[in-house]
Amino acid sequence: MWCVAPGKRAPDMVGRANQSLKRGGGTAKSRRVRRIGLLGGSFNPAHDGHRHISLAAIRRLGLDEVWWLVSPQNPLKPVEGMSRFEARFSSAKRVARHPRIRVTGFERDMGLQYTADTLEAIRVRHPDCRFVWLMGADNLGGFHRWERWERIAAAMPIAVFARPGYDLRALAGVAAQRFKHVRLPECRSRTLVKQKPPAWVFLAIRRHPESATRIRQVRSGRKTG
Ligand SMILES: Nc1ncnc2c1ncn2[C@@H]1O[C@H](COP(=O)(O)OP(=O)(O)OP(=O)(O)O)[C@@H](O)[C@H]1O
Ligand SMILES: O=C(O)c1ccc[n+]([C@@H]2O[C@H](COP(=O)([O-])O)[C@@H](O)[C@H]2O)c1
Repeated sequence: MWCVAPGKRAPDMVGRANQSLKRGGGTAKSRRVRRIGLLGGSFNPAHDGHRHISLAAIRRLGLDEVWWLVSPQNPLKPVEGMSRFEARFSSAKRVARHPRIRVTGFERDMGLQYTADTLEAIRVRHPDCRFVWLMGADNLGGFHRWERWERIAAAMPIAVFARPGYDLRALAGVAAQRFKHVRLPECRSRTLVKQKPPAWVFLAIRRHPESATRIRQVRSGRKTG
């Protein structure tokens, strides 16, 4: 598994993927495909809401691991107010604290910014894994503004997590409507990882109120107050 620390260049990813394919001793047939959830985020900073949806994803989707992809810069968010990558990466490492959550700088190390490109690169480098894209309901609401969003939906199944204040609008939004015919009922969420994309599920998990915006507001209030 790659997990590149900030400041270091990514090692030869294909070589690594090949190495991990060789590990374990079993025959290619006997090795089980790993099921991985990908949580892309600004993590400006990371917080317990990220951890909450990651653990829910492991449990509800039957995943082996969740990989946090710390974004160098969300193309739709202003650069102003975005902390340095290293600070956001460190906050993610501090918050993750779980053996099945990995924090990665994949996009920064590969020089990628758009999710469509990231998913393509990850799938090429990890042919031994099945992936699910994870996101909160707020991101589903604006998903149709992402670069090549329909390609993203065609690349891997998507799990959307309930978030206070966003669910109804997201489910009535452009992306949810465009793909309503391939929405799985929640009771089939464990089969999502095996579905041929496009396929998605909305998970009405216990809603977690935390947001990075709130944390930044509290911090800036402390500085000025
Ligand atoms: N409390 C939460 N409940 C559900 N999903 C969440 C929650 N917090 C973050 N997410 C999801 O995690 C991913 C990364 O989120 P991000 O790092 O942007 O945090 P954020 O709290 O949404 O940040 P900001 O307030 O700066 O927009 C996104 O898909 C987002 O929807
Ligand atoms: O590719 C895009 O056009 C795009 C537009 C908006 C957001 N994203 C990705 O969505 C993920 C969540 O972003 P954020 O800032 O809400 O945490 C993160 O991986 C971003 O790179 C991607």
